[in-house]
Amino acid sequence: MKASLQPWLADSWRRSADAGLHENRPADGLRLTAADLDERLESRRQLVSLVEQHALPLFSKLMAHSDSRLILSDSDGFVLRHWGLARYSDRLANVALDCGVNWLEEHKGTNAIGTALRAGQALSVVGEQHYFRQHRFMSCSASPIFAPNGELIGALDITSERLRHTQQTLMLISSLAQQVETALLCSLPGGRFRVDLAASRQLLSSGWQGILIADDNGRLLGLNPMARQYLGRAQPGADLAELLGEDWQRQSSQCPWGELHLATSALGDTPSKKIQGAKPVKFHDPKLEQAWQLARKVVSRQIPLLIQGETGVGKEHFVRQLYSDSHRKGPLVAVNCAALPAELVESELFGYQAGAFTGAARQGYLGKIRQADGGFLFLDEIGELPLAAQGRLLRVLQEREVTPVGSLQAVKVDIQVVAATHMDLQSMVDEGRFRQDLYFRLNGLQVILPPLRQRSDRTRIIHKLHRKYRSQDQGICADLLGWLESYAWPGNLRELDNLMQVVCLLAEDEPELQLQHVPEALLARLRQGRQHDTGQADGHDCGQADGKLEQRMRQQILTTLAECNGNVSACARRLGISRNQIYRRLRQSCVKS
Ligand SMILES: Nc1ncnc2c1ncn2[C@@H]1O[C@H](COP(=O)(O)OP(=O)(O)OP(=O)(O)O)[C@@H](O)[C@H]1O
Repeated sequence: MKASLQPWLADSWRRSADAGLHENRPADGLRLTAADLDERLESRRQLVSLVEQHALPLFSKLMAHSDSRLILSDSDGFVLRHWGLARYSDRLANVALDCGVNWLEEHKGTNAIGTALRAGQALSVVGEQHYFRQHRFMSCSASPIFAPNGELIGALDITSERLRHTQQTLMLISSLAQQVETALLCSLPGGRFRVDLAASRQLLSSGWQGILIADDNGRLLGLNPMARQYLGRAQPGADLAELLGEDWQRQSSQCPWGELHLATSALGDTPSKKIQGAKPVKFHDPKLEQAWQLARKVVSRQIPLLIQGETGVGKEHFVRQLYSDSHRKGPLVAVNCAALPAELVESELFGYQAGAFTGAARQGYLGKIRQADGGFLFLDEIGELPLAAQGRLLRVLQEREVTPVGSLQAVKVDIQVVAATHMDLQSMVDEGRFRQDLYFRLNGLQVILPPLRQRSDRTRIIHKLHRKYRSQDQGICADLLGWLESYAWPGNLRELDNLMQVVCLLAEDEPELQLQHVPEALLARLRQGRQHDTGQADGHDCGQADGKLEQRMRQQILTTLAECNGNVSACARRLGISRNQIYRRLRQSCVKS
């Protein structure tokens, strides 16, 4: 290694040499037995699960098609899990970047995981910067993860073979680790309230806001580093009324700290319900506003609601807004029917009695339906519910009572049922794949949420999501705005949300978002949209522009499919939509797949 190294890198190389390591002769590694690895995984289950929920989706969106893997280690440097395309794991396994292997500097020399754990900061170790010669084909960026009490609990890392890491990769891994830390904070035992605070209202949901968690009595349980910057002297145990003023639950901007803006919500093991002061919901697309008003009426009478719409149009978001708007006091319990293992569907939904089957928990399990008592039961991807469970769900909806697995005793429940799907349930009924009686029962009212390309308020949404992620007062240049407006968004709001998150991160200190801030892979997708742009689509010339966007989207699917050599799964992953959606689109355009 040559001179002019950053101090942390020079220190790390010195430590590696002092540990007696030689760059040409990797020492024997330290690897856990399968049983020891299982034990470590078990005790860090929450961390693994929060990484899967809060870091993996964005990683997958941005990097899963590359030769990169997302790697989680514990604070002792043992790799716990890694995610990414399986075909890239082989070469990394050859250099022991594998579950159970220890990557502390004393075993592996300078490397992103071990050095980030040692230095306590996010850093990239690229190619030649690795101490061992055999590691120099990799680019790695890692960030330490800290628990709410400041304890170091692990490191999150992105490792790539050919992709050379830049400042952008470093910012991405820092942001992913930060999201995991926020999720840990929100999971603090006894946490009842979450207070977001920032110097301006726009910053409140930017991802860079301060966050405080308090218990039932308004006592501070934990806070993130940004909140510590705002409220220097705040310590766990402090009274929120003293810190922020008596009005802290009312989302007041008046507090002893001057200009701080607050947003308070209730926490639970289920999604939170805003306490008060939520603004009335208003959609600026006429079709959507009509759907909203109808849905509100139906929900106030406890009639089941069925929501249809393409992937990512905001079905779940819509349901959460309905729930916040409703007077129901119980929790909102969301069930993703597609993610339930077939053999567990019944016990997950209906609960079970103690000792009902081998492997059942000793104290029994309430089940999602009874957890939702007094609130909302949101059955997402209802089209994926196995037929056997459909029959039992029908009985629950008819009788309004549940019989847990292994019990003969029915229990009354009071639930508002909302189901959602991107599938055509009527066709599934015709094909015998979905019970007609359940379809009728769920379908008290059906609302269809329009895809983003058909919404007349596209431009407004682009600005709204920009405000959500920008960290300062920042505009969008006309060129980029034009590209965003005329793209067909096959992945709908989810795709736009992901893109904004990344672009805002990369243009954090810039006065304006520009095309140069869009990573090349995303830009290529937008460019494809432009190439097929045959006219204006500004959201006002509805019918004609919508037709063109539809056409463009089909074209985009065909182009991506060709790039993926006809592999529908790869194409779906790249576009962030389901395989079924691709087949449906291709059928609609009369293309034989
Ligand atoms: N009205 C909205 N304003 C801002 N962001 C939104 C809105 N609706 C949805 N989103 C964002 O778009 C993304 C997708 O939303 P959501 O999960 O509700 O879609 P969905 O239709 O339920 O998707 P799927 O069919 O895949 O389950 C989320 O990141 C959500 O925050």
